[in-house]
Amino acid sequence: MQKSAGRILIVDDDPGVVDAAALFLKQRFEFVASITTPSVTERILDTQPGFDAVLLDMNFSKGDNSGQDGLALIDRILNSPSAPSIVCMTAYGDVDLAVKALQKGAVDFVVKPWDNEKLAATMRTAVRLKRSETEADTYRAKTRALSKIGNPAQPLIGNSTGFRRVIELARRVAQSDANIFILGENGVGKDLVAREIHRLSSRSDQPFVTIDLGTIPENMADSELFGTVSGTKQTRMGRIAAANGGTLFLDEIGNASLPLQLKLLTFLECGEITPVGADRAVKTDLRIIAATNLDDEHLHNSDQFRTDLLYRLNTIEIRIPPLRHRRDDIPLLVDHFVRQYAVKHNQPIRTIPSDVATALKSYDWPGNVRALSHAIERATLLAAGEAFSQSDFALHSKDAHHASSLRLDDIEKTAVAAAMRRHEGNISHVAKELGLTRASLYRRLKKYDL
Ligand SMILES: Nc1ncnc2c1ncn2[C@@H]1O[C@H](COP(=O)(O)OP(=O)(O)OP(=O)(O)O)[C@@H](O)[C@H]1O
Repeated sequence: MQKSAGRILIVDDDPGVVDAAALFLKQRFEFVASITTPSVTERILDTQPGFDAVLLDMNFSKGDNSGQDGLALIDRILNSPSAPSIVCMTAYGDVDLAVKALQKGAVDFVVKPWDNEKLAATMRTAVRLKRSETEADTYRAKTRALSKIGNPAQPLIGNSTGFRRVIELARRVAQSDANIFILGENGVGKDLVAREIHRLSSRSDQPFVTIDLGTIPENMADSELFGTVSGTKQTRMGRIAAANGGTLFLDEIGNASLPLQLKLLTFLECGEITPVGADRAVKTDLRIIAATNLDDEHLHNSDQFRTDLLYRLNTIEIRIPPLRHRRDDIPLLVDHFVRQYAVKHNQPIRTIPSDVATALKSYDWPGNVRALSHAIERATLLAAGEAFSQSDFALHSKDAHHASSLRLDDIEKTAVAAAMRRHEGNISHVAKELGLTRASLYRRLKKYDL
Protein backbone atom coordinates (compact mmCIF):
# COMPACT_ATOMS: atom_id res chain seq x y z
CA MET A 1 0.00 0.00 0.00
CA GLN A 2 1.30 3.42 -0.92
CA LYS A 3 2.04 5.58 2.09
CA SER A 4 0.35 8.95 2.47
CA ALA A 5 2.35 12.14 2.76
CA GLY A 6 2.67 13.49 6.26
CA ARG A 7 4.84 13.57 9.37
CA ILE A 8 3.00 12.54 12.50
CA LEU A 9 3.90 12.69 16.19
CA ILE A 10 1.99 10.49 18.65
CA VAL A 11 1.88 11.69 22.28
CA ASP A 12 0.51 9.43 25.01
CA ASP A 13 1.88 8.36 28.38
CA ASP A 14 0.54 4.83 27.85
CA PRO A 15 3.19 2.83 25.93
CA GLY A 16 0.55 0.29 24.87
CA VAL A 17 -1.53 2.94 23.13
CA VAL A 18 1.52 4.55 21.56
CA ASP A 19 2.79 1.23 20.19
CA ALA A 20 -0.58 0.28 18.73
CA ALA A 21 -1.09 3.66 17.05
CA ALA A 22 2.51 3.85 15.80
CA LEU A 23 2.49 0.31 14.42
CA PHE A 24 -0.56 1.04 12.32
CA LEU A 25 0.19 4.62 11.27
CA LYS A 26 3.74 3.69 10.18
CA GLN A 27 2.20 1.47 7.50
CA ARG A 28 0.17 4.41 6.22
CA PHE A 29 2.30 7.56 6.56
CA GLU A 30 5.77 8.52 5.37
CA PHE A 31 7.05 9.37 8.87
CA VAL A 32 5.71 8.57 12.34
CA ALA A 33 7.40 9.29 15.69
CA SER A 34 6.06 8.79 19.18
CA ILE A 35 6.74 9.88 22.75
CA THR A 36 5.43 8.67 26.08
CA THR A 37 6.52 11.77 28.03
CA PRO A 38 4.01 14.47 27.09
CA SER A 39 5.99 17.20 28.88
CA VAL A 40 8.70 17.06 26.20
CA THR A 41 6.27 17.56 23.30
CA GLU A 42 7.12 21.22 22.74
CA ARG A 43 10.85 20.52 22.90
CA ILE A 44 10.49 17.80 20.26
CA LEU A 45 8.45 20.10 18.03
CA ASP A 46 11.03 22.89 18.43
CA THR A 47 14.07 20.74 17.79
CA GLN A 48 12.55 18.55 15.08
CA PRO A 49 10.36 20.90 13.07
CA GLY A 50 8.26 19.72 10.16
CA PHE A 51 5.59 17.65 11.89
CA ASP A 52 2.24 18.06 10.15
CA ALA A 53 0.03 16.56 12.81
CA VAL A 54 0.09 15.51 16.46
CA LEU A 55 -2.11 12.71 17.76
CA LEU A 56 -2.53 13.78 21.37
CA ASP A 57 -3.89 11.91 24.36
CA MET A 58 -5.83 14.19 26.71
CA ASN A 59 -5.14 12.65 30.14
CA PHE A 60 -1.58 12.24 31.35
CA SER A 61 -1.71 12.20 35.14
CA LYS A 62 -2.79 8.89 36.55
CA GLY A 63 -6.37 8.93 37.78
CA ASP A 64 -7.14 12.32 36.23
CA ASN A 65 -9.83 12.22 33.58
CA SER A 66 -10.45 15.94 33.38
CA GLY A 67 -8.33 16.40 30.27
CA GLN A 68 -6.80 19.58 31.74
CA ASP A 69 -3.27 18.39 30.89
CA GLY A 70 -4.19 17.83 27.27
CA LEU A 71 -6.08 21.12 26.97
CA ALA A 72 -3.12 23.05 28.38
CA LEU A 73 -0.76 21.26 26.01
CA ILE A 74 -2.97 22.16 23.02
CA ASP A 75 -2.57 25.84 23.97
CA ARG A 76 1.19 25.51 24.22
CA ILE A 77 1.58 23.59 20.96
CA LEU A 78 -0.59 26.07 19.06
CA ASN A 79 1.46 28.97 20.35
CA SER A 80 4.40 27.98 18.20
CA PRO A 81 4.56 29.71 14.80
CA SER A 82 4.64 26.51 12.73
CA ALA A 83 2.19 24.59 14.92
CA PRO A 84 1.06 21.23 13.53
CA SER A 85 -2.62 20.24 13.35
CA ILE A 86 -3.77 18.54 16.53
CA VAL A 87 -6.05 15.49 16.69
CA CYS A 88 -6.93 14.54 20.24
CA MET A 89 -7.77 11.13 21.67
CA THR A 90 -10.61 10.96 24.15
CA ALA A 91 -12.31 8.19 26.03
CA TYR A 92 -15.60 6.83 24.75
CA GLY A 93 -18.47 9.12 25.75
CA ASP A 94 -16.30 12.07 26.76
CA VAL A 95 -18.12 14.48 24.50
CA ASP A 96 -17.46 17.54 26.65
CA LEU A 97 -13.71 17.08 26.49
CA ALA A 98 -13.78 16.60 22.72
CA VAL A 99 -15.78 19.82 22.33
CA LYS A 100 -13.36 21.72 24.59
CA ALA A 101 -10.38 20.44 22.60
CA LEU A 102 -11.99 21.56 19.33
CA GLN A 103 -12.73 24.96 20.86
CA LYS A 104 -9.08 25.25 21.88
CA GLY A 105 -7.98 24.64 18.31
CA ALA A 106 -7.70 20.87 17.78
CA VAL A 107 -8.94 20.03 14.28
CA ASP A 108 -10.57 16.70 15.14
CA PHE A 109 -10.74 13.92 17.70
CA VAL A 110 -10.71 10.13 17.76
CA VAL A 111 -12.40 8.04 20.39
CA LYS A 112 -10.46 5.25 22.08
CA PRO A 113 -10.52 2.39 21.16
CA TRP A 114 -10.33 3.70 17.64
CA ASP A 115 -11.22 2.21 14.30
CA ASN A 116 -7.93 1.99 12.34
CA GLU A 117 -9.32 3.13 8.98
CA LYS A 118 -11.09 6.10 10.58
CA LEU A 119 -7.89 7.02 12.42
CA ALA A 120 -5.94 6.98 9.13
CA ALA A 121 -8.59 9.13 7.41
CA THR A 122 -8.62 11.61 10.30
CA MET A 123 -4.83 11.91 10.29
CA ARG A 124 -4.77 12.36 6.50
CA THR A 125 -7.21 15.29 6.84
CA ALA A 126 -5.13 16.76 9.66
CA VAL A 127 -2.00 16.61 7.48
CA ARG A 128 -3.86 18.18 4.57
CA LEU A 129 -5.13 20.98 6.80
CA LYS A 130 -1.64 21.78 8.01
CA ARG A 131 -0.39 21.85 4.44
CA SER A 132 -3.25 23.87 2.94
CA GLU A 133 -4.09 25.89 6.02
CA THR A 134 -6.99 27.79 4.62
CA GLU A 135 -9.45 29.07 7.14
CA ALA A 136 -12.32 27.58 5.18
CA ASP A 137 -10.86 24.07 5.28
CA THR A 138 -10.15 24.24 8.98
CA TYR A 139 -13.61 25.56 9.74
CA ARG A 140 -15.30 22.87 7.72
CA ALA A 141 -13.25 20.08 9.25
CA LYS A 142 -14.19 21.28 12.73
CA THR A 143 -17.84 21.56 11.92
CA ARG A 144 -17.79 18.03 10.60
CA ALA A 145 -16.02 16.86 13.75
CA LEU A 146 -18.61 18.60 15.92
CA SER A 147 -21.46 17.16 13.90
CA LYS A 148 -20.11 13.66 14.67
CA ILE A 149 -20.98 14.41 18.27
CA GLY A 150 -24.54 15.26 17.29
CA ASN A 151 -26.56 17.40 19.59
CA PRO A 152 -27.27 15.22 22.60
CA ALA A 153 -27.54 18.10 25.05
CA GLN A 154 -30.42 19.81 23.29
CA PRO A 155 -33.50 17.61 23.18
CA LEU A 156 -36.75 19.22 22.05
CA ILE A 157 -39.13 18.91 24.98
CA GLY A 158 -42.88 19.33 24.58
CA ASN A 159 -45.97 17.28 23.95
CA SER A 160 -48.70 19.92 23.64
CA THR A 161 -50.75 19.91 20.45
CA GLY A 162 -49.20 23.24 19.39
CA PHE A 163 -45.63 22.07 19.88
CA ARG A 164 -46.24 18.66 18.30
CA ARG A 165 -47.55 20.42 15.21
CA VAL A 166 -44.33 22.47 15.03
CA ILE A 167 -42.12 19.41 15.32
CA GLU A 168 -44.13 17.38 12.82
CA LEU A 169 -43.94 20.19 10.26
CA ALA A 170 -40.22 20.70 10.89
CA ARG A 171 -39.56 16.98 10.40
CA ARG A 172 -41.70 16.81 7.27
CA VAL A 173 -39.89 19.65 5.51
CA ALA A 174 -36.37 18.91 6.79
CA GLN A 175 -35.44 16.67 3.84
CA SER A 176 -36.48 19.20 1.21
CA ASP A 177 -34.30 22.15 0.30
CA ALA A 178 -37.14 24.65 0.70
CA ASN A 179 -36.44 27.93 2.47
CA ILE A 180 -37.99 27.96 5.92
CA PHE A 181 -39.16 30.93 7.94
CA ILE A 182 -39.56 30.41 11.69
CA LEU A 183 -41.69 32.88 13.60
CA GLY A 184 -42.15 33.23 17.33
CA GLU A 185 -41.55 35.43 20.35
CA ASN A 186 -38.17 35.62 22.06
CA GLY A 187 -37.10 32.39 23.71
CA VAL A 188 -39.72 30.05 22.19
CA GLY A 189 -37.09 27.78 20.63
CA LYS A 190 -36.61 29.09 17.07
CA ASP A 191 -32.88 28.40 17.11
CA LEU A 192 -33.46 24.90 18.49
CA VAL A 193 -36.02 24.08 15.78
CA ALA A 194 -33.69 25.41 13.06
CA ARG A 195 -30.93 23.10 14.31
CA GLU A 196 -33.34 20.16 14.40
CA ILE A 197 -34.26 20.78 10.76
CA HIS A 198 -30.58 20.84 9.84
CA ARG A 199 -29.91 17.68 11.87
CA LEU A 200 -32.66 15.83 10.01
CA SER A 201 -31.68 17.12 6.57
CA SER A 202 -29.39 15.51 4.04
CA ARG A 203 -26.94 18.34 4.82
CA SER A 204 -26.47 17.27 8.45
CA ASP A 205 -22.78 16.42 8.05
CA GLN A 206 -22.14 19.88 6.62
CA PRO A 207 -21.92 23.17 8.56
CA PHE A 208 -24.81 24.89 10.31
CA VAL A 209 -23.84 28.55 10.43
CA THR A 210 -25.80 31.27 12.21
CA ILE A 211 -25.73 34.93 11.26
CA ASP A 212 -27.32 37.12 13.90
CA LEU A 213 -28.47 39.97 11.72
CA GLY A 214 -29.35 42.14 14.68
CA THR A 215 -25.75 42.37 15.79
CA ILE A 216 -23.69 42.84 12.61
CA PRO A 217 -22.37 46.41 12.54
CA GLU A 218 -23.37 48.07 9.27
CA ASN A 219 -19.81 48.84 8.23
CA MET A 220 -18.74 45.21 8.69
CA ALA A 221 -21.74 43.54 7.06
CA ASP A 222 -20.09 42.95 3.68
CA SER A 223 -16.93 41.32 4.96
CA GLU A 224 -18.82 39.39 7.66
CA LEU A 225 -21.30 37.96 5.12
CA PHE A 226 -19.26 37.71 1.95
CA GLY A 227 -15.64 37.62 3.17
CA THR A 228 -12.68 39.57 1.86
CA VAL A 229 -9.86 38.73 -0.49
CA SER A 230 -6.65 40.53 -1.19
CA GLY A 231 -5.00 39.54 -4.47
CA THR A 232 -5.35 35.77 -4.67
CA LYS A 233 -5.41 35.27 -0.90
CA GLN A 234 -8.53 34.96 1.20
CA THR A 235 -8.06 37.24 4.20
CA ARG A 236 -11.40 36.66 5.84
CA MET A 237 -13.93 33.92 5.21
CA GLY A 238 -17.50 35.21 5.08
CA ARG A 239 -20.25 33.44 6.99
CA ILE A 240 -22.05 32.48 3.81
CA ALA A 241 -18.99 30.74 2.42
CA ALA A 242 -18.48 29.03 5.78
CA ALA A 243 -21.97 27.55 5.50
CA ASN A 244 -21.51 26.34 1.94
CA GLY A 245 -22.95 22.87 1.45
CA GLY A 246 -24.87 23.15 4.69
CA THR A 247 -27.50 25.36 6.30
CA LEU A 248 -27.36 29.13 6.74
CA PHE A 249 -29.50 30.32 9.67
CA LEU A 250 -30.42 33.99 9.33
CA ASP A 251 -31.41 34.81 12.90
CA GLU A 252 -33.25 37.98 13.94
CA ILE A 253 -33.82 38.80 10.30
CA GLY A 254 -36.42 41.38 11.33
CA ASN A 255 -33.60 43.46 12.80
CA ALA A 256 -31.61 43.67 9.56
CA SER A 257 -31.37 47.23 8.26
CA LEU A 258 -32.99 47.96 4.90
CA PRO A 259 -29.60 48.12 3.07
CA LEU A 260 -28.66 44.76 4.57
CA GLN A 261 -32.04 43.32 3.52
CA LEU A 262 -31.29 44.36 -0.05
CA LYS A 263 -27.90 42.66 0.04
CA LEU A 264 -29.50 39.47 1.32
CA LEU A 265 -32.20 39.61 -1.32
CA THR A 266 -29.61 39.95 -4.08
CA PHE A 267 -27.68 37.00 -2.68
CA LEU A 268 -30.82 34.85 -2.38
CA GLU A 269 -31.88 35.66 -5.92
CA CYS A 270 -28.62 34.70 -7.61
CA GLY A 271 -27.10 32.31 -5.05
CA GLU A 272 -23.70 33.91 -5.56
CA ILE A 273 -21.36 35.91 -3.38
CA THR A 274 -18.65 38.33 -4.34
CA PRO A 275 -16.15 38.76 -1.50
CA VAL A 276 -14.97 42.31 -0.81
CA GLY A 277 -11.95 42.93 -3.07
CA ALA A 278 -12.78 40.08 -5.47
CA ASP A 279 -13.59 40.60 -9.11
CA ARG A 280 -15.56 37.39 -9.59
CA ALA A 281 -18.67 35.97 -7.96
CA VAL A 282 -18.64 32.50 -6.40
CA LYS A 283 -21.61 30.13 -6.62
CA THR A 284 -22.99 28.78 -3.33
CA ASP A 285 -25.11 25.77 -2.42
CA LEU A 286 -27.07 26.39 0.76
CA ARG A 287 -30.28 25.71 2.60
CA ILE A 288 -31.69 28.91 4.11
CA ILE A 289 -33.60 29.04 7.39
CA ALA A 290 -34.57 32.48 8.68
CA ALA A 291 -36.17 33.46 11.99
CA THR A 292 -37.78 36.49 13.54
CA ASN A 293 -39.65 37.58 16.62
CA LEU A 294 -41.47 40.32 14.70
CA ASP A 295 -45.25 40.03 14.63
CA ASP A 296 -47.21 39.99 11.38
CA GLU A 297 -48.05 43.67 11.59
CA HIS A 298 -44.37 44.71 11.61
CA LEU A 299 -43.33 42.06 9.15
CA HIS A 300 -45.86 43.19 6.58
CA ASN A 301 -44.98 46.85 6.99
CA SER A 302 -42.85 47.53 3.91
CA ASP A 303 -41.15 50.49 5.62
CA GLN A 304 -39.57 47.99 7.98
CA PHE A 305 -39.30 44.79 6.01
CA ARG A 306 -38.98 44.28 2.26
CA THR A 307 -41.92 42.30 0.95
CA ASP A 308 -39.81 40.76 -1.83
CA LEU A 309 -37.35 39.43 0.77
CA LEU A 310 -40.20 38.06 2.85
CA TYR A 311 -41.53 36.09 -0.13
CA ARG A 312 -38.06 34.71 -0.86
CA LEU A 313 -37.74 33.44 2.69
CA ASN A 314 -41.13 32.08 3.61
CA THR A 315 -41.63 29.14 1.26
CA ILE A 316 -42.53 27.19 4.40
CA GLU A 317 -43.60 29.05 7.52
CA ILE A 318 -43.26 27.51 10.97
CA ARG A 319 -44.92 29.42 13.80
CA ILE A 320 -43.87 28.44 17.30
CA PRO A 321 -46.58 29.37 19.78
CA PRO A 322 -45.59 31.24 22.96
CA LEU A 323 -45.37 29.09 26.05
CA ARG A 324 -48.55 30.59 27.55
CA HIS A 325 -50.46 29.10 24.59
CA ARG A 326 -49.10 25.60 25.19
CA ARG A 327 -49.10 25.31 28.95
CA ASP A 328 -49.10 21.50 28.79
CA ASP A 329 -45.41 21.71 27.87
CA ILE A 330 -44.53 23.52 31.10
CA PRO A 331 -44.41 20.50 33.47
CA LEU A 332 -42.22 18.56 31.00
CA LEU A 333 -39.88 21.50 30.55
CA VAL A 334 -39.73 22.10 34.31
CA ASP A 335 -38.80 18.48 34.92
CA HIS A 336 -36.13 18.64 32.21
CA PHE A 337 -34.52 21.87 33.48
CA VAL A 338 -34.68 20.81 37.15
CA ARG A 339 -32.63 17.71 36.31
CA GLN A 340 -30.29 19.55 33.95
CA TYR A 341 -29.40 22.31 36.44
CA ALA A 342 -29.14 19.94 39.40
CA VAL A 343 -26.44 18.05 37.50
CA LYS A 344 -24.77 21.26 36.29
CA HIS A 345 -24.56 22.81 39.75
CA ASN A 346 -23.98 19.61 41.65
CA GLN A 347 -27.24 19.92 43.59
CA PRO A 348 -29.85 17.34 44.56
CA ILE A 349 -32.78 16.87 42.17
CA ARG A 350 -35.46 18.70 44.16
CA THR A 351 -39.14 17.77 44.10
CA ILE A 352 -41.82 20.17 42.97
CA PRO A 353 -44.82 20.35 45.33
CA SER A 354 -48.19 20.69 43.60
CA ASP A 355 -48.70 24.35 44.58
CA VAL A 356 -45.36 25.21 42.90
CA ALA A 357 -46.23 23.14 39.82
CA THR A 358 -49.56 24.95 39.53
CA ALA A 359 -47.92 28.37 39.92
CA LEU A 360 -45.30 27.58 37.25
CA LYS A 361 -47.98 26.30 34.88
CA SER A 362 -50.26 29.29 35.28
CA TYR A 363 -47.51 31.91 34.97
CA ASP A 364 -47.46 33.68 31.59
CA TRP A 365 -43.70 33.42 30.96
CA PRO A 366 -43.18 36.56 28.87
CA GLY A 367 -39.63 35.39 28.03
CA ASN A 368 -40.95 31.90 27.14
CA VAL A 369 -38.77 28.78 27.49
CA ARG A 370 -35.56 30.78 27.96
CA ALA A 371 -37.10 32.63 30.92
CA LEU A 372 -38.41 29.37 32.40
CA SER A 373 -34.97 27.82 32.07
CA HIS A 374 -33.30 30.82 33.76
CA ALA A 375 -35.89 30.84 36.55
CA ILE A 376 -35.20 27.18 37.29
CA GLU A 377 -31.45 27.67 37.21
CA ARG A 378 -31.77 30.55 39.68
CA ALA A 379 -34.10 28.55 41.91
CA THR A 380 -31.72 25.58 41.84
CA LEU A 381 -28.99 27.83 43.23
CA LEU A 382 -31.21 29.58 45.78
CA ALA A 383 -33.38 26.76 47.15
CA ALA A 384 -32.54 25.49 50.59
CA GLY A 385 -34.57 22.32 51.27
CA GLU A 386 -35.24 19.10 49.41
CA ALA A 387 -38.27 20.58 47.67
CA PHE A 388 -38.73 23.82 45.76
CA SER A 389 -41.02 26.47 47.20
CA GLN A 390 -42.87 29.22 45.36
CA SER A 391 -40.59 31.84 46.87
CA ASP A 392 -37.59 30.28 45.05
CA PHE A 393 -39.11 31.53 41.80
CA ALA A 394 -40.50 34.98 42.75
CA LEU A 395 -43.00 34.56 39.93
CA HIS A 396 -45.72 37.05 40.53
CA SER A 397 -43.66 39.63 42.23
CA LYS A 398 -42.69 41.79 39.28
CA ASP A 399 -40.57 43.96 41.57
CA ALA A 400 -38.56 41.06 42.89
CA HIS A 401 -38.02 39.71 39.42
CA HIS A 402 -37.08 43.12 38.13
CA ALA A 403 -34.70 43.76 41.02
CA SER A 404 -32.88 40.47 40.63
CA SER A 405 -32.56 40.87 36.87
CA LEU A 406 -31.25 44.38 37.41
CA ARG A 407 -28.63 43.05 39.78
CA LEU A 408 -27.67 40.35 37.28
CA ASP A 409 -27.48 43.00 34.56
CA ASP A 410 -25.14 45.08 36.71
CA ILE A 411 -22.87 42.12 37.31
CA GLU A 412 -22.87 41.23 33.63
CA LYS A 413 -22.14 44.78 32.52
CA THR A 414 -19.22 45.08 34.93
CA ALA A 415 -17.79 41.74 33.78
CA VAL A 416 -18.06 42.61 30.09
CA ALA A 417 -16.58 46.11 30.59
CA ALA A 418 -13.66 44.72 32.61
CA ALA A 419 -12.90 42.04 30.00
CA MET A 420 -13.04 44.66 27.21
CA ARG A 421 -10.48 46.74 29.10
CA ARG A 422 -8.26 43.72 29.76
CA HIS A 423 -8.20 42.72 26.10
CA GLU A 424 -8.13 46.29 24.80
CA GLY A 425 -11.38 45.81 22.91
CA ASN A 426 -10.32 42.62 21.09
CA ILE A 427 -13.74 41.03 20.50
CA SER A 428 -12.48 37.50 19.85
CA HIS A 429 -10.41 37.43 23.02
CA VAL A 430 -13.18 38.91 25.17
CA ALA A 431 -15.76 36.48 23.77
CA LYS A 432 -13.40 33.59 24.44
CA GLU A 433 -12.71 34.65 28.01
CA LEU A 434 -16.40 35.12 28.82
CA GLY A 435 -17.43 31.94 27.03
CA LEU A 436 -19.73 33.86 24.67
CA THR A 437 -20.12 33.74 20.90
CA ARG A 438 -19.08 36.92 19.12
CA ALA A 439 -22.74 37.55 18.30
CA SER A 440 -23.85 37.38 21.92
CA LEU A 441 -20.95 39.58 22.96
CA TYR A 442 -21.98 42.20 20.37
CA ARG A 443 -25.55 41.97 21.69
CA ARG A 444 -24.35 42.70 25.22
CA LEU A 445 -22.09 45.56 24.12
CA LYS A 446 -25.09 47.09 22.44
CA LYS A 447 -27.40 46.43 25.39
CA TYR A 448 -25.04 48.05 27.90
CA ASP A 449 -23.90 50.73 25.52
CA LEU A 450 -20.23 49.77 25.98
N1 LIG B 1 -38.84 22.73 23.39
C1 LIG B 1 -37.71 22.98 24.05
N2 LIG B 1 -37.10 21.97 24.72
C2 LIG B 1 -35.96 22.19 25.40
N3 LIG B 1 -35.35 23.39 25.49
C3 LIG B 1 -35.91 24.41 24.83
C4 LIG B 1 -37.11 24.27 24.08
N4 LIG B 1 -37.41 25.46 23.53
C5 LIG B 1 -36.46 26.32 23.91
N5 LIG B 1 -35.55 25.69 24.69
C6 LIG B 1 -34.37 26.32 25.32
O1 LIG B 1 -34.70 27.69 25.59
C7 LIG B 1 -33.65 28.56 25.23
C8 LIG B 1 -34.12 29.52 24.16
O2 LIG B 1 -34.34 28.81 22.94
P1 LIG B 1 -33.90 29.39 21.52
O3 LIG B 1 -32.59 30.12 21.62
O4 LIG B 1 -34.01 28.29 20.52
O5 LIG B 1 -35.07 30.46 21.34
P2 LIG B 1 -35.25 31.55 20.22
O6 LIG B 1 -36.69 31.54 19.89
O7 LIG B 1 -34.29 31.30 19.10
O8 LIG B 1 -34.87 32.86 21.04
P3 LIG B 1 -34.47 34.35 20.49
O9 LIG B 1 -35.63 34.85 19.69
O10 LIG B 1 -34.30 35.13 21.74
O11 LIG B 1 -33.22 34.17 19.70
C9 LIG B 1 -32.50 27.68 24.77
O12 LIG B 1 -31.65 27.46 25.88
C10 LIG B 1 -33.18 26.40 24.36
O13 LIG B 1 -32.31 25.30 24.51
